[in-house]
Amino acid sequence: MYTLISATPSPYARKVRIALIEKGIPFTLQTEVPWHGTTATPAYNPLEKLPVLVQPDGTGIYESRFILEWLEVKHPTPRLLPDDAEQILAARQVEVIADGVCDAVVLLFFERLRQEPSAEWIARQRRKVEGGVRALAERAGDGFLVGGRFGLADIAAGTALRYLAVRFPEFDWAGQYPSLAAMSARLEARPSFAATVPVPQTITEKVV
Ligand SMILES: N[C@@H](CCC(=O)N[C@@H](CS(=O)(=O)O)C(=O)NCC(=O)O)C(=O)O
Repeated sequence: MYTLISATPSPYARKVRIALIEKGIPFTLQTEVPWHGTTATPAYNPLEKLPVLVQPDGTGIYESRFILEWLEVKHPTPRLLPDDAEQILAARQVEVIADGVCDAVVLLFFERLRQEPSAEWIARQRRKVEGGVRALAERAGDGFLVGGRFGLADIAAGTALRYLAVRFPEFDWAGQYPSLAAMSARLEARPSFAATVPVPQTITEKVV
């Protein structure tokens, strides 16, 4: 059986958890604080990040986008990518935007932990979050994001949006983009989303 090394707030790990549940793949969840010295990530990932999908033989698959690609190859049904090549590219573009929003939120979060946070750096990350959410809003309609069925784009966009509530609650994206808020609510109603709602974690070791 697979083991997924995860963290309670992680949007990247949530993408993988949702994909595993949607595909009906059993797995053991190993929840960690990747910022603590006790994390297992270095044993599987030279980049020392989670999520890591640990195979029964102990091999670690890492980087959420690659884990999702790997799952699509190893467990192709139900398919989480569109059938059409252009639509696959569109879904991956959404994942790039969604992951980029999460990346900026992580940088924002840790900048705020510094003794003297840089206002310029925070402003730069906020712009990236706001720009990325705007790009998602431009794609949101009254159904799934790409190809008329649930898939990678919805997983990536949905996890990024819900992550904002955990780490960047002052950004009222739902009020600014009602279509995006409605899409998020539809996705969060899915059992795979309901089973993986992100919550903050307490980091007790000095990180920055
Ligand atoms: N691009 C990576 C990002 C993963 C990532 O940043 N993980 C964080 C945890 S979380 O932000 O997702 O909660 C981590 O392990 N950070 C530890 C470190 O960067 O040393 C992915 O998509 O998997």
